Amino acid sequence: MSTAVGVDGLRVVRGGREVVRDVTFEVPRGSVTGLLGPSGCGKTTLLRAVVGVQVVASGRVTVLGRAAGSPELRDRIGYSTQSPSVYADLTVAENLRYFASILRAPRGDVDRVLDEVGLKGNADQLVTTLSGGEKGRASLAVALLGKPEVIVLDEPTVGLDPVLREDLWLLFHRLADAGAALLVSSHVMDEAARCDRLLLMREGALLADDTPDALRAQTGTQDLEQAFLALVRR
Ligand SMILES: Nc1ncnc2c1ncn2[C@@H]1O[C@H](COP(=O)(O)OP(=O)(O)OP(=O)(O)O)[C@@H](O)[C@H]1O
Repeated sequence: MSTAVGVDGLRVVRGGREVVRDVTFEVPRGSVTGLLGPSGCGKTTLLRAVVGVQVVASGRVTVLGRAAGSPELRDRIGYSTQSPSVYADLTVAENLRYFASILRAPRGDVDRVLDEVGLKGNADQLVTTLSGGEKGRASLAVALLGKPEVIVLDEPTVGLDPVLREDLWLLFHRLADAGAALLVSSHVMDEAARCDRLLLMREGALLADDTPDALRAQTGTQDLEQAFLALVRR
């Protein structure tokens, strides 16, 4: 499997504090890599560095062979932030048509992504009237426009019911099966088992970078939450 994202010796300082500490990992194409860790451990900061919107103190981040943030990557990488980034005074479809034109995505893409995130029935609804979970999915739909090769999702399943969460994880794996590299953050350990690979983070550093099975075997536990705790105790 070839590498889509390479992070090497990354350090980020925010508010005078080192919040990402010498982090090195790779994200392969065609798979879902989960970034798991407690609130405030640095997940969002790390994702921001991958999409190239974070000032870094040192280290290197490469996406599809180019430095993170290179203009050529703009329509090859999809990023959904933790707080919805869609216009409240436009409908869902208007938002998507607007972003599709910026990304030069094909027209049919709007219907495709609406279907993928399960918002077909809300296409003509103003974003301001959507529920929190629906807003999040509208934001996710924007990130999927134009079939990006690298998809970075910051806590995409927060606030969703179990059925929708299941649907989204199935979608993530379909996108990976079609060749995309997905990097998905979550602080809910029960989502860890759904990932092909896991990056476990704590206090700015990576505790582990492995498959769920390997982590269970390595820590002698069946439960990934227990595996995480075992790694912390070491
Ligand atoms: N603009 C900022 N200025 C100073 N410190 C910041 C800034 N943004 C984030 N931090 C700090 O950096 C650390 C990492 O934050 P980050 O948002 O990356 O964590 P996270 O793991 O994504 O958390 P959560 O799961 O709660 O979203 C936190 O301690 C946070 O307080």
